[in-house]
Amino acid sequence: MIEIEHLTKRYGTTTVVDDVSFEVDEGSLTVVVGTSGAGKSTLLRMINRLVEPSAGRVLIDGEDTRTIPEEELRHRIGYVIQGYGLFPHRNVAANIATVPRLLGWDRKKIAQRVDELLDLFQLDPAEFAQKFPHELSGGQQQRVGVARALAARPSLLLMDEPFGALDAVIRAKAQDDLLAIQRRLGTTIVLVTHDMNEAFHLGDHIAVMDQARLLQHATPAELLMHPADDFVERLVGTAERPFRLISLATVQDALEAGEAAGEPVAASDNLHDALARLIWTGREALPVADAKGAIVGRISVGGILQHGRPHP
Ligand SMILES: Nc1ncnc2c1ncn2[C@@H]1O[C@H](COP(=O)(O)OP(=O)(O)OP(=O)(O)O)[C@@H](O)[C@H]1O
Repeated sequence: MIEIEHLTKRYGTTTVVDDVSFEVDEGSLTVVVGTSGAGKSTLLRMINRLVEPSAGRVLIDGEDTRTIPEEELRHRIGYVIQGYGLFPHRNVAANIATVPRLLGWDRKKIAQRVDELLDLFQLDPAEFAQKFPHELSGGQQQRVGVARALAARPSLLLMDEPFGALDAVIRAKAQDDLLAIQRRLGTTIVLVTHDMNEAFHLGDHIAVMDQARLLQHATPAELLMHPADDFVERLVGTAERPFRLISLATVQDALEAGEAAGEPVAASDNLHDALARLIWTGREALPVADAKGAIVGRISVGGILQHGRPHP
């Protein structure tokens, strides 16, 4: 668990992060959102002490980061930035191997780990290991950046606008890949973005910052139902609320008994995608299939609408 306690950063008389506290559960993903200049990046960099806090502290599994030597801290905390920061004169394998090498892993173990990560990120080792960053697409560079940050199995991964440079299609794929990898590896992640869609798609918790202060730290559903103030409400997007709410629930959550005609939707799909299918096919209801393809019931427009408004 990561405990952020009263973190504060001042530059001269200006406070850019003001008394921010929240906790990040093991294996969860917290998204920090807010307007430009709110202090998101500074907050993130205080977690791995790239920026030294003026006050407050960070505990990782109960251990105060000030008691951990900086070098060790950087090895234990992966860090991914926009632009990925890959070393241009090192090939993909050498880039991914950076921290394991610094930690003195033997060559065989490093080679195994590099291949394992390339596989995980769907980059064929035979094709990609020897390539240099300039020979990769933006999406491929992004994956190598994340693979490098995960190489030494860090207990925490910090990501600052990691998908900022990607176009919309690649970005959506990169977000889904990150969620899949996080589920598989159980990595604890803190990610900074100014994209609310990204925040709602990825976050188990969302921390909203404005003008150096943390306005609200809550689950996506809490943020939608009970925004702490007008600023949070506007940021969440009043008109978007029902659509964001139904994106958070799955077809399984609104499953009804009975039959329907048409192509089945998957029980694991979110209700937003299911509603889109219903509208597109002009149907009131569609059958629902489980992971094995067996029909388990149906989903209806009326059933979905129940999930798009506050519960009494
Ligand atoms: N080294 C520094 N010296 C002085 N001021 C700084 C320094 N680093 C950041 N700031 C100021 O702190 C404030 C917060 O910056 P920060 O980069 O943390 O914001 P942000 O929320 O990440 O913004 P963005 O979304 O635009 O990246 C800004 O006003 C910035 O100018």
